Amino acid sequence: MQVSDRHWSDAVQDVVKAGRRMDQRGWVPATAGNLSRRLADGRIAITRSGGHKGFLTEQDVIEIDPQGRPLDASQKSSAETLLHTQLYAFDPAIGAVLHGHSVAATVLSMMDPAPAITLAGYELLKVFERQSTHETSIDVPVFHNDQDIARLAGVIAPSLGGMPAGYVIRGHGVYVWGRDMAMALARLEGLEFLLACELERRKS
Ligand SMILES: CSC[C@@H](O)[C@@H](O)C(=O)COP(=O)(O)O
Ligand SMILES: [Zn+2]
Repeated sequence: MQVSDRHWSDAVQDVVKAGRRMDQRGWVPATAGNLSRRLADGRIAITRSGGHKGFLTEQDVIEIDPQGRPLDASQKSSAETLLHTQLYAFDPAIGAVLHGHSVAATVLSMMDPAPAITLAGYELLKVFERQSTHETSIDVPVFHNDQDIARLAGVIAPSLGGMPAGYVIRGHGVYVWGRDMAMALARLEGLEFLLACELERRKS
């Protein structure tokens, strides 16, 4: 990054602010979660591995290439970098990717062994692309957790085309994306709200 690179600084600020927002909502406990933003020129700003995502500084956001290699080899990007670069490679329109560990995503995905969480009848489904009514349903795929991220990415890959609301990793958290950070945050907020509703509904 060049010192006076405004586009880079804007991307870093997007990541720092989104981390704070996710922390305020309780979605990035301890050192959980990771966030990234792709610039128009293709550079990717992503969180450094470890550290609290609610207290990010500019130095905690580092540059990687589309293959996920840090520009500065001495820096370690998120352990789940590949899940971000996989999405960017899949769809050139994606400009931001968010990953959080909410209670709702964690508990719901462990309560039910089904390969997807079905969200139906909710007004807020309209936050997702191509949804114009509550009279619909969306399947949020649930993938088994795996510490081998390359293997996990391989399992996720065939489903990438059909996930309007993102996906859940069982007992772990959600991945959500959007054309920019505002859109990714709106979708994350929508999905988390619906997962929380679904958890309440299934408990009662
Ligand atoms: C606190 S354990 C969470 C990690 O294993 C991982 O899932 C995570 O979300 C954060 O990893 P990170 O390498 O900081 O991006
Ligand atoms: Zn995680």
